[in-house]
Amino acid sequence: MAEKSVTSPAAHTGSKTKTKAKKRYLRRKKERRKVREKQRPNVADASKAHGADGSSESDLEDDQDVGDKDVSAPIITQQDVDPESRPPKRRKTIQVGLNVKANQELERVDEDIIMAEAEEPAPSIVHRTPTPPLPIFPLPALPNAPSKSALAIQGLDKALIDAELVEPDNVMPIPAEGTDDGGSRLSEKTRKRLHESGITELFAVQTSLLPFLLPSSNAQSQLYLSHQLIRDVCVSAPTGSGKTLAMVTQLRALIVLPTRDLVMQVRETFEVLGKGRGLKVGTATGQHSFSHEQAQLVNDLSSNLLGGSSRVDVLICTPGRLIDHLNGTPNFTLQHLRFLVIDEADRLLAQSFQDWLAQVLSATRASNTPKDFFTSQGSLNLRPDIVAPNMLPQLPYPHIPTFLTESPENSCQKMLFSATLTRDPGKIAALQLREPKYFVVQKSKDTGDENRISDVVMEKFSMPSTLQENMVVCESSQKPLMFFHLVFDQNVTDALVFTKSAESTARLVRLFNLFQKEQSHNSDKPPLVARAYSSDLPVGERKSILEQFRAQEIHILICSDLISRGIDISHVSHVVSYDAPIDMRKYVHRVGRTARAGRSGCAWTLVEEQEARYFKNMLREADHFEQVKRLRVSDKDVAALKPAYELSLRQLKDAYARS
Ligand SMILES: Nc1ncnc2c1ncn2[C@@H]1O[C@H](COP(=O)(O)OP(=O)(O)OP(=O)(O)O)[C@@H](O)[C@H]1O
Repeated sequence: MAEKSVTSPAAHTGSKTKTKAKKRYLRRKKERRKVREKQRPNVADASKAHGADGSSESDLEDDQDVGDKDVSAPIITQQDVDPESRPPKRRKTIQVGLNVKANQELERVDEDIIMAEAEEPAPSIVHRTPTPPLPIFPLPALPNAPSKSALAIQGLDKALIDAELVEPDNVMPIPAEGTDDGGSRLSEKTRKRLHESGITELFAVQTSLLPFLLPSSNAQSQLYLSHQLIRDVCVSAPTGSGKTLAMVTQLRALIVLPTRDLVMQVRETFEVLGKGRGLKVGTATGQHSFSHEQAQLVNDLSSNLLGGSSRVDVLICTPGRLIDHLNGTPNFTLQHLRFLVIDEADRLLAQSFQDWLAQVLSATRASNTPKDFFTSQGSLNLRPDIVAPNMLPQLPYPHIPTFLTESPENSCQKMLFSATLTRDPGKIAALQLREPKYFVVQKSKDTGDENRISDVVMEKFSMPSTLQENMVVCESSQKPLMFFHLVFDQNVTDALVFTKSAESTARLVRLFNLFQKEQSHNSDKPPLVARAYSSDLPVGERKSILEQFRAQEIHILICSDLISRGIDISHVSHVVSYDAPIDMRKYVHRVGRTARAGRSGCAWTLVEEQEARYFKNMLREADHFEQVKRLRVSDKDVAALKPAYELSLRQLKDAYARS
């Protein structure tokens, strides 16, 4: 049997069949061992020969053939300490299943190993360093996605991240005249005027902004702050929070607003507060003829004066008309501008109007065209005393002996206001703001400041706390009926009702009047007055309608989005979005026409069934879904109004068919 012919090399080496060469070899080996033993001084020396830790490559080989080691020296190996770490013995592994021939081969290999070992000095103490465990790397895994708010502030303008966050209830009493200004920096005259108008405390936006804008000493109230950096200002505060009063102007101011109605409203505020201060306030909206406005704005239309010749200290205007005057009115100049105020800034910056902003900014800077300094006849064309200091270095007088020649800075301070201030970096960059300081009036949540800023950036707008919001989802054919239900069953009057266009405004007013006539048979209440207000009406008529509404002679003003921004009518107790707004900004401005200056107010949005998903998503994205109450109006609720409604609908159809 093959197994019988297999013998272990150990047995083989001890058998009588040893070859002569082998015997010779073993004899020599014995002799060498004896010589070595004599030479080996002691164990410690041997240890030294193998380094401090006692390990060497030969150690490993020794381990593999312990049986051949000199037993006279004490041998301590790592395996002795930890037998489990001992590598398998090569010899045993090789033995298994080998035939004789293989054995002979193996024997030769063995002998080679033994001879090699014989030449190596045998270590007596072996310290084996355990192989350090391989480092364990974590399994690959997707990193946690950054939060929405963390993403929102990525790459944001540092000025916005550093915004001053103002609590909406941070109010401050306005001290009466004759006392200290209480830190408000308001003059005695202004405090008196404010008290006379019933304003006895400053709202949050005013409490923060006024001390920032108003000089603390007379030294700072000079017209041109040549060497002092003026920081621009961006204000984001809810609707009706008093941003207009925070726009205190001194010296020369230009206030740009998106509509004529807002221009008129701001003018009224200036007239009330500026009374007795000698400030001349002008407006330019296109409401009057161009030549009429020119005569109001400048003293001299015939000559061309580099310093300009203004008749007003403050100009309140729409951007289109402003550009008309910049291009077409001689001596109309913005070089002396100290304040540039852009109200409803997000809307104005979104409109190009002949690139109005670039033209306005360039008009506040020095001209680079020296030819402007000369008349067409070649004579010098300026009165240097009235040229703005920042324009002086451009003059062909290199040696004007004045400190103003020390490269004065442009002293125009820009101020942006809106309840929905733009976060579009491209638009902000176009304004070339100088170290802008942001003020953000927003209710704090428990989540910390970073989240408040990201809320602003993510257009999660802050609403007046006194506003109650509702939505009614209905079929589109039932929408007028739902509106009548609000007015006649829920007493929604003193209301602004927003539709999507001038045309639907006119149509709804007609239907309302027809319905009310039919309904009056069933009611003894005095009729409500409803009127339409849209860009379809002439300016004069619009003005008169707004006055009647302010005087509460009109109870329901059905309007387009023309007056969805900025208009301040204190008694508006309801806002109805008859057509749902298409974006959150529009929603914020519409509902903000009520619940102003701390008063309570109610907003209603009628949402057609097919729009409901979009509208709800819009609210959800702005984190505002929970604040809007969903109301159900059943057939039973409107049953009493239905006959009059159906009749008035038929009448309207006939009326349109006839016209
Ligand atoms: N400190 C105050 N105390 C009492 N009423 C104030 C105060 N400041 C402003 N108001 C009144 O609050 C109302 C709203 O102010 P304002 O029109 O300035 O709001 P706004 O922030 O500009 O709103 P919007 O974003 O809608 O234009 C105005 O009628 C104004 O007279």
